Amino acid sequence: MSVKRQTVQGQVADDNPGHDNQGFDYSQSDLPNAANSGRRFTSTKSGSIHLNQVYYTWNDINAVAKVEKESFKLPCFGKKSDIPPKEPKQILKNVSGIARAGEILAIMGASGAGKTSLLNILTFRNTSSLNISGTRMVNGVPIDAVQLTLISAYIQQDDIFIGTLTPREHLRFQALLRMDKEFSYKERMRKVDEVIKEMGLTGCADTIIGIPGRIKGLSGGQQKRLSVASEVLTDPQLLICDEPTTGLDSFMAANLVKTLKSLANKGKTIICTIHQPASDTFAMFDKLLLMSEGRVAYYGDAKKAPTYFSSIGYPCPETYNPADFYIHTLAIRVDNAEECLQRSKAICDKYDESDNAKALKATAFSKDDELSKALKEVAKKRQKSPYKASWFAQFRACFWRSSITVRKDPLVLKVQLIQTIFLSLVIGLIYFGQENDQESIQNISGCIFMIIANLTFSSIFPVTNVFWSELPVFMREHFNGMYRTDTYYLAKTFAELPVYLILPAIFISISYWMVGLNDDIDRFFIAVGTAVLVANVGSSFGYMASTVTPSFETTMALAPVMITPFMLFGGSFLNKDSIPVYFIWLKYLSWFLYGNEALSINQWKGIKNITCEEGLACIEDGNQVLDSLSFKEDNFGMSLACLGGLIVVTRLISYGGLVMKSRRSK
Ligand SMILES: Nc1ncnc2c1ncn2[C@@H]1O[C@H](COP(=O)(O)OP(=O)(O)OP(=O)(O)O)[C@@H](O)[C@H]1O
Repeated sequence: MSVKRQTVQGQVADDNPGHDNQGFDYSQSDLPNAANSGRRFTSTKSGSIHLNQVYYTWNDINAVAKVEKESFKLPCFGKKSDIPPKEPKQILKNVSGIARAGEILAIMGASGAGKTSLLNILTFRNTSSLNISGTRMVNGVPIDAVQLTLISAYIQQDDIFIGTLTPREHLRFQALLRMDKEFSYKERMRKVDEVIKEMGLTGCADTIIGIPGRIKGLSGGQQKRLSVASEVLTDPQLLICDEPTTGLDSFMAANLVKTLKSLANKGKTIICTIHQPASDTFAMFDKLLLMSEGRVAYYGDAKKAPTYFSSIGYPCPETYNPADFYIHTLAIRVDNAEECLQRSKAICDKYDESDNAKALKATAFSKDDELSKALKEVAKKRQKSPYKASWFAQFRACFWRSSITVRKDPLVLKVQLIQTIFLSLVIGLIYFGQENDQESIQNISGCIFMIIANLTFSSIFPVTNVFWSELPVFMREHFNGMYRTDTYYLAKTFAELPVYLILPAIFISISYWMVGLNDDIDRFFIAVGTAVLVANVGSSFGYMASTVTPSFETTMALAPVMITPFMLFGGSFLNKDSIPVYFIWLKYLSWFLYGNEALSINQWKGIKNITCEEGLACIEDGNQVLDSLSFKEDNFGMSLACLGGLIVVTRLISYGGLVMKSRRSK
C-alpha cells in the first residue's frame, strides 16, 4: 500500500515501505501548513489567538530526574560531607507523537510507565524536577508554556469547584472572566447556555454542585462534564485531559469519552491519559500512544493496534479487552520483573524500528513564520497581563460569586446564625437581669468577656473552614490567569462584610437586653458597634491564621494557641496593670483587651450610686469599677481605633500570606 508521507518543508513523497503502515498517514492537505490556502488562525486585540486546526507534535522527548546533591554532617566534627550523587533516573526516552485535529489521542500504559510525566511535559506543568530535551510544536511552530495556554485547555484529574454554586452559576463566572473582552455580557450568557446543552448538563444546570461529605450535589460524571464545559467555553482547539475517567463507572466513563469524541468531531484536538478503559470506551479513541518504562511501545491508529501487536508476536485474545491486554503485556510485575522488563524492552525496540515510528519522524510541517510571529506577539501581551477581564470586571465577578457562597453555604450563614442566636440566649440566661449592685460588677465583667470570646470564636472558625475549602479553587483559577489575588481577596472581604455586621448586631441585641446592661439606647448602639469591630478582628484573625499556616490541620492546631495569650491579657483574668513587662507587647495586640475596655467604659461611665450593703467595703460608682479594672474613660476612642487598626493589620498580613501561597503554587 502506498503511504503518502509528509516530508520536511511540507513536500509530499510517495512511499511504499513494503507492508501496511499500522498507524497513520498524513497527506499534505491534512496538515495545516503555511502553503495551505485560507486563514489558518485569527488573533484578537484582547490577546487571544484562534487556530482553525491544531496539530500538536512532540519529538524525541527525553526527561531525566534532576539529582539533588545530598550532604550530611559527621556527628563528631560537625563537618558536612558529600554523599556520592545518585544515578540520574531517565523518566522518558525518545518519546515522539502527534495529536491531530478531529481526533482523540489516548495515552495509555501501566502504572509508572511515564504517562503523567509525558502529560506534564506536554502541558509545561510540574516539570521543575526534570531535565527535559526534545521539541514541542504546534502546527510546526516550536512553542513555550505561555503560547500553549493561548490555544489549549487543560482538564485536570481532580474536579475543583465552589460547591455551593450551580453549574450555570459556575459557567457564568467562568464566562465573565475567561472569555475575550470582545464578547458582550449577552453573548457570554448565550455561550453558557449553548455549552450546557452541548455537554448534556441541561438536566442539572440549576442543581447545586455539592461539597463532598457536606452538601449532596452532582454525580462524578456530571462534575467531570462540567470541568470539560468550563474549558469549552473559551473554545480552545486543543484539549488536554489528565485521566478524565478516573473515579467514574464504565457507563459514565463511556459517556464522558462520547462527549470528548463529539468535540473531536467538531475539529478539536484531544489528548488524554487514561487508565484501563472499558472496551466500548477504548473503541472511541482514534489514536493510541502506549507507553512502557518511559518509552513508546506503540503509536498509531487505535483500531490497528491489535494487528500490530499480532505482527510482533502478541496477539490479543478475542474475548479480551484490548486496553487490558496492552497494559498487562507491558506491565512490570514485581514478582517477575526481569522477564517483564525484557518483554517491555523488546516491544519498545520493535516499535522504534516500525513504519509508524519512521513515518512519525518523517512528518514535518512547513515553516509558518506568520503563526510563529502571532503566537509570540500574543504571548508577550499575555505575559504582561494574563487577565482577560479588567480589574473592575474581576472584582464584580468575584464579588458576585462570593455573595452566592455567603448566601448558600450553610457554614457561612445558616450555621453561624443559629450559633449566634443560641450563644446569645445562653449568655442572656446565665447573666439574666443584672441589677445596679455589687454582685453585678463581677457578673457584668464576666459577661463582657464571654461576649468578646464568643464573637471571636464564632468568627474565626467558620472563616478558617471556608478559606481552606476554597483555597484549591483560588489557586487553580489564579494560576490560570482568571483574576488577581487582590481582587479575589477584596471581593471576598466585601461580600462577607454583611455577615460580620449583622451577626454581632443580632448577638448583642439579644444578650444586651436580657442581661440588663446599660439601658441608655446610645450605649446599646455603641455596644453593637464595638461587637461588630470585635467580630471583624476575629474573622480577620481567622484569615491571617489560615494564610500564614501551611495546612488546614495546622491552622486548627495553632489558632487556639495563637488566641490564648490575647485572651489572657484581655483584662479579665489578669489586671491590665499587672501584666509582666516581658508580655506587655501582647496586651497591645489583644482585641480582648480593647473590646473589654470599650464595652466596660460604655457600661460603667457615668453610673452613680451602685447599691451597697451597709458595713461592707463597696465600689460606689462606675468610675471606681473602671479604676479597679485599670481602664480609663479617656481610652475609649483609642480602644475602638485600635480594634479598627487590628482589622487593617491582620487583613494586610492575610493578604500577604495569600500572595505568598499563590506564588509558591506557581
Ligand atoms: N521528578 C521525578 N523524580 C524521580 N522520579 C520520577 C519523577 N517523576 C516521575 N518519576 C518516576 O518516573 C516513573 C513514571 O512516573 P509517572 O508518574 O509519569 O508514571 P504514570 O504512568 O503516570 O504512573 P501512574 O499511572 O501510576 O500515575 C515512575 O517510576 C516515577 O516514580
